[in-house]
Amino acid sequence: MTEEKRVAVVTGGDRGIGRGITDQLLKDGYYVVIANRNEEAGKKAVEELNAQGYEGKVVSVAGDASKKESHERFVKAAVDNFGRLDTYVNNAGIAQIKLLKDETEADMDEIFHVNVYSVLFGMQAAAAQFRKQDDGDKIRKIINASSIAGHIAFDMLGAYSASKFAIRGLTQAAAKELGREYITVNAYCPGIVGTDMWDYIDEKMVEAWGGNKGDYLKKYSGAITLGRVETPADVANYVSWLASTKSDYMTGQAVQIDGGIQFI
Ligand SMILES: NC(=O)C1=CN([C@@H]2O[C@H](COP(=O)(O)OP(=O)(O)OC[C@H]3O[C@@H](n4cnc5c(N)ncnc54)[C@H](O)[C@@H]3O)[C@@H](O)[C@H]2O)C=CC1
Ligand SMILES: CC(=O)C(C)=O
Repeated sequence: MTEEKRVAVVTGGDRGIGRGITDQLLKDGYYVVIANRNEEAGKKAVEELNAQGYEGKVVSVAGDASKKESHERFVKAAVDNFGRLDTYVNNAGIAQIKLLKDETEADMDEIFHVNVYSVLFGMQAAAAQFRKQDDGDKIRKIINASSIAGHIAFDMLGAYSASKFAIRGLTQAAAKELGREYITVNAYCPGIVGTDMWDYIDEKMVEAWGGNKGDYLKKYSGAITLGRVETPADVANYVSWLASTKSDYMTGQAVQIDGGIQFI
């Protein structure tokens, strides 16, 4: 029996959680487009993956995910290289470490453009492609990055938390709008994941509150029931399920995959 070809776009798929998702989807048999604002990092990730035996199954495309036209190019890269699109992972995001009293209009514009508008534009571009494909009742998937901070806000991460609450709202509304078109929309909500993003958060918290490098990662990860910092692979294992047919009957959900930090 021939395996059906499945193609995914992963924004920010070159590093951190996105890279974990890229690696896992390739292992699952997906063809993957790494879509990222940093062209060199995208190319380097593809070279590494080619060396691991994935040549011809992974490409990169550069673009700023906060712009609508970038997502149209990300989708085009999937279709031009691999012929179709099955799964769109809106993973790219940034953090901002500031008290709300210090947030500027420019800060809010930046974080909402990168973390929220990007997800809306990604969903629009993916759904437009899904409509062009003759897929019958096959379920196509949109998967968005929220956070545990999208369920309960963190201080110093107020704007970031608001942006991740917004992802839950967009995910629910899109699930309702797209369900009858055989498109599911879900979100993943990681906890404290050891990536460049947490290095940045820790560094900025040290600047604001004092202490030494690593102190705040240690403090926040102290709340993890399973007793260790989350890895990109922990998140990717869940996204792998969301991207598989096993999750076909789930839509509109934003599940916390956090090692047991928040029990809501
Ligand atoms: N690290 C953590 O503890 C958690 C992370 N998350 C979310 O998971 C996602 C991935 O986070 P990490 O891997 O930790 O971050 P990271 O900083 O390691 O990687 C972020 C990726 O997004 C890309 N990116 C950022 N802005 C972009 C833009 N405008 N256009 C295109 N690409 C852009 C970066 O180049 C990079 O590839 C983010 O949405 C983040 O908010 C959620 C919960 C916890
Ligand atoms: C970065 C982030 O979402 C958390 C909760 O650490």
